[in-house]
Amino acid sequence: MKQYLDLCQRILDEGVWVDNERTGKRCLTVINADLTYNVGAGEFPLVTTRKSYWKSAIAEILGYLRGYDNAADFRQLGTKTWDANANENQVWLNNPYRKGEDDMGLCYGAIGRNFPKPDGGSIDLLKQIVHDLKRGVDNRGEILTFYHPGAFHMACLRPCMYSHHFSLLGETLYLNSTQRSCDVPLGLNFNMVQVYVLLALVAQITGKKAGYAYHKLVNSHIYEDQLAPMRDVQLKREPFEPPRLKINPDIKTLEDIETWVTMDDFEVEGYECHDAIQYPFSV
Ligand SMILES: Nc1nc(=O)c2c([nH]1)NC[C@@H]1CN(c3ccc(C(=O)N[C@@H](CCC(=O)O)C(=O)O)cc3)CN21
Ligand SMILES: O=c1ccn([C@H]2C[C@H](O)[C@@H](COP(=O)(O)O)O2)c(=O)[nH]1
Repeated sequence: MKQYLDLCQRILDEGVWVDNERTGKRCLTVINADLTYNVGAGEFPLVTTRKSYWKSAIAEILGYLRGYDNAADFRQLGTKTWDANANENQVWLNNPYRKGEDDMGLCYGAIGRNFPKPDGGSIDLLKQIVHDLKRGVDNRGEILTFYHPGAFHMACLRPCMYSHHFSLLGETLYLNSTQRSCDVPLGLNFNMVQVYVLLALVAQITGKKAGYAYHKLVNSHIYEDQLAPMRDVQLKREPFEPPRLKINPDIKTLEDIETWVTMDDFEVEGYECHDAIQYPFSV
């Protein structure tokens, strides 16, 4: 939590105003931040200085792992966070590749679970990684990437947290996740939870011990209309002790994740937080 608040404060202190063409808004921006989560010790990075919708965050990452490309599937899992990008951005609504209501196009898991090969066919990156890690193999390239510039014109948005690189040291599993663009008041709240859960879940289904997750942010920003509540409300609050996340131990395989897992398989214990803050969302 301290890492998060320090980054917010750093943006206020050192941030530079940058115009963003896609959203038509200005963002106070810093470049490069590194966050670390001790997943092995159960240090769940849930924001406590406002109410954080952790179920929504976990539903998102679960949808990516399943390869979903449709906001309706995300809603069924428990999050509405893709509704606006799928249905309210005029550039995407005009895109001939959009397959209709709720379609997100070729992004996130739709790429990572079905990565197109130049010589034909595709690769399921996640399946390959899980297969390797389960046998104790780390080929130094166990990378789940959602980044495919050749598909950007067929998606509602480019992936923000676009690469997840797993590593084994003995029986301990590590994760390095990279994010190119970060909406600190809204997106990062979710992304910290997602990096933690991704390492915890993949460790669980491969029979490894979770170690550290390292989360790199390249462009971190606060949109101009989010600045006042961040500066005058959220950063004035004292954080509470972090809560704990419990994951159903019956989740044992990738197939479990793909088929029966729901938000009921996740529980947060001891979550004490300040009141909700509604930050404006830029589509
Ligand atoms: N501008 C922008 N910021 C983002 O963080 C973001 C995007 N766009 N587009 C793609 C996804 C969608 N994500 C989202 C979308 C909405 C919320 C949001 O509205 N959060 C509220 C309420 C959440 C809820 O009720 O479930 C929050 O207070 O956290 C968060 C992340 C993260 N991503
Ligand atoms: O997981 C996510 C997804 C999106 N974001 C934010 C970062 C930016 O504010 C927008 C994406 O806009 P681009 O113009 O494509 O950079 O969404 C996030 O923080 N986390």
